[in-house]
Amino acid sequence: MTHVAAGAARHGPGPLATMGAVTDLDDLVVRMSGVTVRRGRNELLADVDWNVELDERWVVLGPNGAGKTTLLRLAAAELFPTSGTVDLLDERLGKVNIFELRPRIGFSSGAFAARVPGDELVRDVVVSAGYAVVGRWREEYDKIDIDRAMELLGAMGVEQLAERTFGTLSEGERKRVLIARALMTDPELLLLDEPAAGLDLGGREDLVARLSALAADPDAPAIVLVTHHVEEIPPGFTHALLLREGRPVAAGLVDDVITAENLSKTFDQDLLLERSGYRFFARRR
Ligand SMILES: Nc1ncnc2c1ncn2[C@@H]1O[C@H](COP(=O)(O)OP(=O)(O)OP(=O)(O)O)[C@@H](O)[C@H]1O
Repeated sequence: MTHVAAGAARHGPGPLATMGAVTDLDDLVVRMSGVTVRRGRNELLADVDWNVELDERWVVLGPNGAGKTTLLRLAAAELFPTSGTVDLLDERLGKVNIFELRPRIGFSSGAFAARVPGDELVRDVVVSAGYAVVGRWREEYDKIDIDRAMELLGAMGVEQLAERTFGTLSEGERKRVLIARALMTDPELLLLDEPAAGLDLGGREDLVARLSALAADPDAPAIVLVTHHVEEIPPGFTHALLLREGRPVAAGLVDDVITAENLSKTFDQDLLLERSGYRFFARRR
């Protein structure tokens, strides 16, 4: 195992855990080797090698169309690579029953949010993850599951919304409810696709703080967070992968990877990077 201290100390220098450095194969939650995803003549991902260990919290950054969602959908067992291999939780994609694998992975995405019926009770949106469904199919859930759903809604600061319908929530409230749902099955891997998209400044800051607290929890699963913005990197996230046109620009510890030079390459802009405490801010030079 790569030993990285919990919480804010995760940003400090530590052993490299990916891309050619020391890894303990037993602790690998995601292992991608030579992964290419092709659609027609388009290479959505090209020859990607990427490992995630169980105590790591990754942020994946890149411009629109860089392949971030494609990468996350592979990690969620929603897509298969055109070539290369993807191992998730010790199972090889293509050789495992994905319906057994998926409950072990929590995935929150805008695409999923769009599928939740607007008249579904918030509590049911969360609790139904344990039954791998969405849409009210079962009026009676077990008390232990409802208690857990309420606890997770509480951890995301939205327990007071439990009896509201999903369709009446604001964007920020929906995002938090869907993160609670993604955690409902006690997953070994948590995938968050742009959880701060569409949030106002207060909503974003609140979410960043909650994700930072989750990152510091030693019982939390491995986390992969996709974002466009360095401002949204929660303190405590340990690793970063920068993607551009389907290819990694850099991957490794946050402090090594989040640099003005790497970001300028990734976003094809001359960028200035500032740091305040454990937060990052970027703008054009
Ligand atoms: N089925 C498809 N056929 C052809 N091209 C596709 C297909 N699906 C996705 N693409 C293209 O693949 C590229 C990568 O898409 P992806 O959604 O992974 O990018 P992204 O980094 O998540 O982008 P964004 O930040 O805009 O959400 C995009 O250029 C997209 O248009």
